[in-house]
Amino acid sequence: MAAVSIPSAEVLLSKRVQEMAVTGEDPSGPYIGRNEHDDTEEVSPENSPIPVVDLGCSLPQKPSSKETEENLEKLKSALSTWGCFQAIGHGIPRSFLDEVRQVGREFFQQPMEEKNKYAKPVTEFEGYGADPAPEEGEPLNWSDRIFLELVPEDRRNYRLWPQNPTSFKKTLEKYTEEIKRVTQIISKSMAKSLHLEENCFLKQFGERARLQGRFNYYSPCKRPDLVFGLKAHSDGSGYTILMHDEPGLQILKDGKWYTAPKNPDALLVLMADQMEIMSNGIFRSPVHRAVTDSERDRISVAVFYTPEDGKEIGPEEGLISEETPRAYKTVKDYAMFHIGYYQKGMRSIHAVKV
Ligand SMILES: O=C(O)CCC(=O)C(=O)O
Ligand SMILES: [Fe+2]
Repeated sequence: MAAVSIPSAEVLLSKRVQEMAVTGEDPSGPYIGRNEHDDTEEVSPENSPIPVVDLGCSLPQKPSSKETEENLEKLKSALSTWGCFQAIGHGIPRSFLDEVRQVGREFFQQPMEEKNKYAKPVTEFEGYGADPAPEEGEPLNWSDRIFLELVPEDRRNYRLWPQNPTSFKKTLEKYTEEIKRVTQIISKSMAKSLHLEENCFLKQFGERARLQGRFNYYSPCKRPDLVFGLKAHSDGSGYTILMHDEPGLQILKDGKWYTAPKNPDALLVLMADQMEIMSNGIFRSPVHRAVTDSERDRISVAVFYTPEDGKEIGPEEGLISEETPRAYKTVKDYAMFHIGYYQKGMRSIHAVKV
């Protein structure tokens, strides 16, 4: 009897998960990444204790007050325990966040023929499709995504930016401006929360710091117990600003997976490995993953904020002392290094510890 051959990851990745979901295919082969024996506790979004921090208290024009001090303390505590927080008071109206989520949804709702105008080769990163094939044995994600360079503007590849929906380009350009403004507030607030000079992180990120956008589309899956929408990882950026329209993101803390709530007004700010390095390990880069649902689809929009290419970054000098010695080496182009480890299902942060 001929053996049943499982298509290779490359073959599978040339087809979109959304197509498989529409035709009612069960996940198979390399998509099976979840183990039914994994009984790590999952905490539902209704009980989510992910801290909420009001960035409005840290706006540049606001004079320092007791309220600001308390808020900075809250920020530091959130980042050193959870490695993330739900940001409110960021100044982006909910109606505009809805618009960004909506153009993302409308893009994925279009026929394959339209979306494929922005398709990338399997091995590339930028464009519409799936991430490049991981190392053998690593699961594939039950999701499709479109990944686009946003800042510096001269890195934008507009040929890969959807022309439909027609408002996609304008909406994403405006969202990029808003996120750029928010990264200034967050980077300064984080520095102040550690009693450092407020521009120190911005200086490390550099003048040509990067913003990259990733719209993730999670199709429903008949067997959510067998797949991950996005397998467990930490991000290789400095930090990531994320929003979504349904629960599905889970953050690992103290051995439990906490599901982030829907919170349509909030931006979820997740520390990534390079902020863990710059903060000398005070801030945590949390492991997170996305799970799927048997009925519901989901959109998430992640913007990765990353130090400029070729720039050395490392722990802030002001955080190094005899009691708190340097914990990480100086690194350069860490995000690239991180991808290699991600493809093997490993964390790269351990490789840069002193
Ligand atoms: O969909 C999500 O909520 C998670 C996305 C994510 O972790 C990523 O794009 O790196
Ligand atoms: Fe992530």
